Amino acid sequence: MRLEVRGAVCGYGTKKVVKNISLSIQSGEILCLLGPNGVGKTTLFKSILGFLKLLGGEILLNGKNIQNASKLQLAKAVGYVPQAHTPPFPFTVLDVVIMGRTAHLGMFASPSRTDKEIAEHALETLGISFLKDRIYTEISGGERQMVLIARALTQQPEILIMDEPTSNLDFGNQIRVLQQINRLSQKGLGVIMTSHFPNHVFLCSNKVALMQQNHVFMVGSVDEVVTEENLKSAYGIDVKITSMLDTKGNTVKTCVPLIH
Ligand SMILES: Nc1ncnc2c1ncn2[C@@H]1O[C@H](COP(=O)(O)OP(=O)(O)OP(=O)(O)O)[C@@H](O)[C@H]1O
Repeated sequence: MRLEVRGAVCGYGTKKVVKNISLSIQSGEILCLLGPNGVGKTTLFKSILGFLKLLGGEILLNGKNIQNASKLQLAKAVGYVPQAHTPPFPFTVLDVVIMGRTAHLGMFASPSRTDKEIAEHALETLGISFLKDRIYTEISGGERQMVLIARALTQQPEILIMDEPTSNLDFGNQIRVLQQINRLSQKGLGVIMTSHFPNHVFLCSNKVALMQQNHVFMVGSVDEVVTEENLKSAYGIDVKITSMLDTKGNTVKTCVPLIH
């Protein structure tokens, strides 16, 4: 599966929030979208998901314009993991995960045994089967984030869009979620995610897109895009990028913000 955004202009009504966005992602790739608050990352996601009508350009799935796809077809191909939230009703974790099957159910149909098995398999894949009978409103923010990823996996999408999948997570859970994202991409899933931490790009991305004010947009490899100069331009702070060897002798890059 290949998702391609060509010259997209996205926004609300006549208000253009982002302009001339072009990027592509295919199965097994992880693209991380970086950029300061309010620059338009979520707006771009809403457009890719078909929630917002494009103001210009086009978005193609396997070469076909998504504007010609039904919401159902789009939901089957592209999954979405929103930021963790607390729903008003105390569903069990398994019920929340089964909700990911909605796109596959007929109107008024109840989830089948197969839908339940798919949901249980998603919980297993993420190593959180032990949460299955817990009440979603009573688990931690990190656990909720994992449950939302499981819910998106039951949709069996080929591309997964994740809006700040590590927000609200502690240091350890952030890295565990990134590890899961790496594993999912190794199994063939294409992932587009946002993060507010450039270091996350070094841990789990093949490609990076950097959105800046005044419609400046760049996309490329991690080394091309995540540079001291580009981070200073995007976030307005001085940053040093250094390299070190991990325990296996692999080079790992890290980005350190400087305070004057
Ligand atoms: N429903 C809406 N109607 C009009 N303008 C909106 C709407 N939602 C967001 N915006 C505006 O669009 C711009 C981009 O917002 P968006 O949420 O896409 O940014 P973001 O990069 O995801 O930010 P953050 O990193 O803070 O989550 C902002 O100026 C915001 O005020």
